[in-house]
Amino acid sequence: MKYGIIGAGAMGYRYGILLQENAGVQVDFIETWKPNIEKVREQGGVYVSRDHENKHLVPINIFYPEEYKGHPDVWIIFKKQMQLKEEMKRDSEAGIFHDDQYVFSAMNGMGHFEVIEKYFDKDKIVCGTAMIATVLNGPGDVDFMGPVNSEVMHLAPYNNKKPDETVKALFDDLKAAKLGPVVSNNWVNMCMTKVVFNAVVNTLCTMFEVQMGQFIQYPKAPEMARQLFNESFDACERAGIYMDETRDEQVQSVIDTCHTLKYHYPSMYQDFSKGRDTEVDYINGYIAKLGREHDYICRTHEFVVNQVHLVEQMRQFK
Ligand SMILES: NC(=O)C1=CN([C@@H]2O[C@H](COP(=O)(O)OP(=O)(O)OC[C@H]3O[C@@H](n4cnc5c(N)ncnc54)[C@H](OP(=O)(O)O)[C@@H]3O)[C@@H](O)[C@H]2O)C=CC1
Ligand SMILES: CC(C)(CO)C(=O)C(=O)O
Repeated sequence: MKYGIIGAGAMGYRYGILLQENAGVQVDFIETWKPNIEKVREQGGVYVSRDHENKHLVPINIFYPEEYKGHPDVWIIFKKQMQLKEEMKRDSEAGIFHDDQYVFSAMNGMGHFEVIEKYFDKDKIVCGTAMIATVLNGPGDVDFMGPVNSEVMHLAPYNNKKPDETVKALFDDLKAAKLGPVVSNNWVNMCMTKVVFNAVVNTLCTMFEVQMGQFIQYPKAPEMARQLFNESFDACERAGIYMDETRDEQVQSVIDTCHTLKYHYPSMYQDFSKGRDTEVDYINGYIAKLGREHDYICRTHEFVVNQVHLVEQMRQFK
């Protein structure tokens, strides 16, 4: 199949480049961030490294939405939550979306599928999560963190039906790309399993400006994780959401993943350290809102959301 990547950032590059190199499929990138697109055109592609090594130039096709004339079978969307509405509006006005197209996204947080469903048939939306660490060093320069074949991701149709032929073909291409796809049967449970993980790792590493491997060296890190997971699970269970992992498995997943991806600064820190807003409202904030809607107060998540906004605001005094 042919793919169009919306958002040539860290994860957009990761998916697009692995699809074009390992699965041998055609990939076009749609980007609205001018310095990135101009840099790629000037240097003739994107510089790709893995764990800071083997930096090499990979030629890619990259377009502003308004100049794009292609017709991919599947769009893959990787924007930050707060950028998505504007991106979809601009892409739609540029006329790049077509009724026959499928769309996949493995963005962190919750809220993006409500935006995406305004532009695509609900039966053609595929939800995803990615336990894949990637850093955008700057325009046209991406670093794939973690060893080859360490990539793991999940996908589930938005209609929770069995995968149709296109979803199966997408799965095959993701597998050939070595992105480690696993099919789930309930998109909300799958997405929340990742949201509650990010609500621990992304948020705490960002507040303390540390890599995942540094965070997990603190002996009480698993205890802090458990406190946040307990609130997340209590809120989710009241909302009828049952995660794909137990509380114990989630704590273990934090320990294991922090060791595997020890040099990674989570994507939330990458925004924070560059002076941008973070996705905390779509992660811890989403869990806290879900709790309130079901008569349960996630006191720690609510506090943590305020802490992250506090550190965001305090950057002006540094
Ligand atoms: N990175 C990761 O390891 C993972 C990320 N995700 C999720 O995937 C989605 C996409 O994230 P990700 O690919 O990390 O984000 P991006 O790398 O795409 O960054 C998003 C945007 O931030 C701005 N930007 C990025 N780098 C710079 C820079 N050096 N200087 C100035 N501006 C910059 C640009 O927009 P602008 O100029 O408009 O600000 C860019 O389009 C998110 O939902 C994220 O949570 C999920 C799993 C792992
Ligand atoms: C790589 C991972 C899983 C780390 O929490 C992530 O989702 C991120 O960096 O945003």
